[in-house]
Amino acid sequence: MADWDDEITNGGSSQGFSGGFGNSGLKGFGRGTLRQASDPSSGFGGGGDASGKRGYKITNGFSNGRSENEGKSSGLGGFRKQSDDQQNVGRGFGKSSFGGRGGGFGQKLDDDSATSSGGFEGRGFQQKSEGSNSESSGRGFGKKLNDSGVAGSGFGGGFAKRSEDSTSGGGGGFGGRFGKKSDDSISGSGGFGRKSTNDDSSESDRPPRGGGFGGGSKSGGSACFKCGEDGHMSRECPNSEKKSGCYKCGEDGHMARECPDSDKKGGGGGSGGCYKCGESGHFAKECPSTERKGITLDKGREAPYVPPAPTDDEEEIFKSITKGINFDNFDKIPVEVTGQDAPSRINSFDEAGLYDAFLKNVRKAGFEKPTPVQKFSIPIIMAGRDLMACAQTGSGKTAAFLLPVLTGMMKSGLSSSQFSTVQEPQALVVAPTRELALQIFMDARKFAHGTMLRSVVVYGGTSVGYQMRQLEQGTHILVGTPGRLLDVLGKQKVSLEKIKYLILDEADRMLDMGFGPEVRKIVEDFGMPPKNERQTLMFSATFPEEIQKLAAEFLNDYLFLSVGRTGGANTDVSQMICEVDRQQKRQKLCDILTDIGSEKTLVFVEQKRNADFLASFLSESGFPTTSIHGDRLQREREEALKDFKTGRAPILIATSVAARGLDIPAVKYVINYDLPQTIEEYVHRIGRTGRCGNLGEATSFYSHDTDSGIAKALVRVLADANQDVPEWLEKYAKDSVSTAGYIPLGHKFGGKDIRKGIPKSEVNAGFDSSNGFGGFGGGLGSFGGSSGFSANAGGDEESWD
Ligand SMILES: Nc1ncnc2c1ncn2[C@@H]1O[C@H](COP(=O)(O)OP(=O)(O)OP(=O)(O)O)[C@@H](O)[C@H]1O
Repeated sequence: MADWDDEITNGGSSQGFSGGFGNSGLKGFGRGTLRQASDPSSGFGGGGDASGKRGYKITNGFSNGRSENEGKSSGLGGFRKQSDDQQNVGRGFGKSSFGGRGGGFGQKLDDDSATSSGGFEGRGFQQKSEGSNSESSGRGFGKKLNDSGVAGSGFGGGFAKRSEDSTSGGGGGFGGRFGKKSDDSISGSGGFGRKSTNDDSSESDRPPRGGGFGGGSKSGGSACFKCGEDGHMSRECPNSEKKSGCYKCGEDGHMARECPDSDKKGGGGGSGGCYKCGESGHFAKECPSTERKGITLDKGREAPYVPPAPTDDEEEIFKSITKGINFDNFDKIPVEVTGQDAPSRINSFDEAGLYDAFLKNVRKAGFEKPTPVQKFSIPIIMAGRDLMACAQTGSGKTAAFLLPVLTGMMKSGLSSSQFSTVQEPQALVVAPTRELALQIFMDARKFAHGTMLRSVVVYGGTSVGYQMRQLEQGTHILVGTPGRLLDVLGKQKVSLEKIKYLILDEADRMLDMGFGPEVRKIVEDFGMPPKNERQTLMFSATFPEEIQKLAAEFLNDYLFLSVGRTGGANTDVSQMICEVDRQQKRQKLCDILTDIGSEKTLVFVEQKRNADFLASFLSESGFPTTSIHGDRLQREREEALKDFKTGRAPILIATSVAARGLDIPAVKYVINYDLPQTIEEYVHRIGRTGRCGNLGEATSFYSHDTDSGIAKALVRVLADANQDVPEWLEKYAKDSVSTAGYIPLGHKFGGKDIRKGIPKSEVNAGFDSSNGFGGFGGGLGSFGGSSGFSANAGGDEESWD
């Protein structure tokens, strides 16, 4: 079977050929069958006709047929289609060729060769190819023709292909605008991805291209664009109240003319742009960019992304956030360790017993003294104990597990695994998002700089081949996202049999319903030693009680470390909640951004499409903005993050993919344009600012109709972090039912380890209530109960890696 990505060429003119479900010219699903002209037949993918003959009937099956007539316009048979004796007939579920119009999903013909009218309103479920005398482009599932030979509307352009000649604009798209009509022959529609050309002599190695997943036309419309029904114009629409939002994407808050989705959903696909760089204005052969980039139209088939090689520049490697004015206040945060025989904390890196080279690298990174989570975790891990550690965002948890793990690996001796057929890493770090996995890998690389210890990262959205080659070059510590780790493990080039350290970063997220099954598979199905023969370490700023119960299954006689209140917000972030009507959010955001000026600001939204919408709206309004979410290509995600980090785009619109773990220097503000569904997510989001003793500000828009479920938990978090709690929010909280992770009053500080009767091994006496921690122990309750089982509900909500 031919590959879906292959270029399409039309068959010979003297032979009948047909589309099938897919294409013309060749065989296979997705292609038509080339048949002898005398072999009219049918079938799925089959079809054919009699060359040079008119007036015969084809009753094809699920396929195409073609009658040829004097070298021009012929039509196709189609899905139970009967052609008549005119030229220019023939429709198909599949395709047409030679200047005739495209097939249609049940198109009706008439006798006039120059005209046709819509049957089931349509032509070309897939494609139409063009001959020299053709006048229009590919059509779609529900396209209708009018009697002037131009294309009518379409539910979408053709499903599959884009045909091209000198003027035609290209294939259909799966989702062209309903009821829309193209008014000239050059307007293109989208295209699911293929392009057909009558000339196969050039660019035959092109990846699929064409319009977007949603085709559409420029203008016109045979049906009312408001309600989609025929028989009236939009201005007379009796159903106008049905749709208040954008008629292109259905979203509230903007008009169609401002719609950022218009390219995708409404039209103009097929203009294509250069397939190398994705920009319009030139063809690939003239492309000034030598680098071939991924094709965004079809994520399954973009050129595999090979991430840039990590820098070897020492200055770059050791660059990190400069500690802020509240760094020393970390020592005043109460710390508690529960569990049997906890080792004593360290007070300096010198007494930690770190491997020498790592100690030097710690200094190079500018770490003068350990943070509390480091003071306690390092000796616990060095003593070989399992650990569940909870400490506020931005307080140095990554180094808290990396430094002792790397030291343990060095001390027990590294085997040289370069070019071994099967790699046997000693440490495995699993993280929920690609960017976080990459960041942990960069940190491991930083601390191991100058040693033979090799870290490798694997994460989705990148070339598997590239990552396999990285693995082959030697892997002592493997960092990855669950999905890609499973892929790689499935290839049997990595064995987990030698794992000594299993680390789950953002462990509560790794064990919830979203990732739990995958993590369990990694731990249980690939030969990893059982929990009493490995060390298991879990870190997060939040640890809901339900998750602690699940986590216990993976842990062996573990210690529980809490720095500050489990699940509490970083007290270096000042939090403000504004009640904002949903319709006013955009204006409010603009006002805030105007006040902020050029400081780096991270704006969180709940939905991916809203991230794109806001990013383009803000960019057009003069705020340099980029976006990151799960529907962007990995290359785009990394570029967005880079642009944000460097300040090229000081505003980043993000979904939850950026909520956890990301350590971006100098983020001054976080704005929750939409509040999240769980309080844990809120705590992580606002923790992107105020890191490492720096101060930050978080503003959240609260709309009672959508956010009442988080009101109670929000009040608790604000109160615990000594923030002002607005009266209106308290009122709402009293009246609302919490769905966002809240346990009723009565849980005092120290009650966070869910195990009963476990000894308290150490309490940090340095706690000073004058420093903003006065809320602890005050009976405000704790956070832990949670709907943090936040397997995303689907739709446009973010689903992670
Ligand atoms: N001892 C230290 N001295 C100075 N800077 C440090 C120290 N430890 C960590 N940092 C810096 O603090 C920043 C935050 O660290 P890290 O990303 O590990 O926080 P985290 O607790 O894992 O946060 P999150 O909960 O958001 O994942 C990083 O830039 C890191 O380099």
